[in-house]
Amino acid sequence: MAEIVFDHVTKVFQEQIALEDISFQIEKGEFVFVTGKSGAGKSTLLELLIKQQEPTAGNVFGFQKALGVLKEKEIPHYRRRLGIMSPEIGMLNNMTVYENVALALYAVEQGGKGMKRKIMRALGLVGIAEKAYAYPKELSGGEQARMLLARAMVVNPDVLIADEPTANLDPDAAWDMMLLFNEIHRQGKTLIIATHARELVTIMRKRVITLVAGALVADEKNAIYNQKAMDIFEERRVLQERENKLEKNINIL
Ligand SMILES: Nc1ncnc2c1ncn2[C@@H]1O[C@H](COP(=O)(O)OP(=O)(O)OP(=O)(O)O)[C@@H](O)[C@H]1O
Repeated sequence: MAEIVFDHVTKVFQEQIALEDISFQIEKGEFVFVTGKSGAGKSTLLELLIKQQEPTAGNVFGFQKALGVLKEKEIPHYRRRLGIMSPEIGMLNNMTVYENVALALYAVEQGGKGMKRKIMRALGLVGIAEKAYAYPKELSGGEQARMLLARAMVVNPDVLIADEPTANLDPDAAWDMMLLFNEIHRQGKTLIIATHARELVTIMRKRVITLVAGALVADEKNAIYNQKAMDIFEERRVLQERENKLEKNINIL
């Protein structure tokens, strides 16, 4: 079985369909972009993967286990295998870079012995070891993003998950971030990156999963950014199809 599996996953918030009948598999060591315009369902997909949300229907599997049946005490062990880079896990401005990265180790109870080595290795990986004792506001935007990446990588995860990692970066810093992702990929990690940075996705030629209004409309290898995701007609088509299906179901009832 693949490392990550979404099997007919649907997520509905109140009346809002965030994801509809999504199925895909990600093998160990793959580099995958998840694209789609704002509201397409990218963050929801990542939240289901880290078990921050539960699917309304279908199953998500991580490392060959159905997340739906993980016991409460098994969840930290599962999450320990994921490195999460998300703007929602903000940085603490009154702590140094070193301390901010240390928080990720404390969160998975890996504080203590060997901690300094792990932190300096993660900061070295992203190229900001010399900033270890600086405060976030003394860093450039690109360096702050690298600090968030170091925090995701310090736990030595099997899978790196990033939600819009280049959102606030200038083009040079965004490109540097992609090169770092490539390096992490070269080290054998699995990467799942949600983004709407179309130029970067196009240059990287990785696997691209495209969401439109919560539907998976394309899943391509060595792909460029799929223009479909930005296409209003494609969105109308998905919504129309959904409406037709709904009407059919109502008629059956
Ligand atoms: N906690 C929630 N409660 C209610 N609705 C939600 C919630 N989370 C997401 N949604 C809705 O689900 C849909 C998908 O949202 P999601 O955040 O996954 O999209 P996205 O592709 O990540 O967008 P963005 O690029 O803007 O982050 C949207 O219509 C959103 O309003």
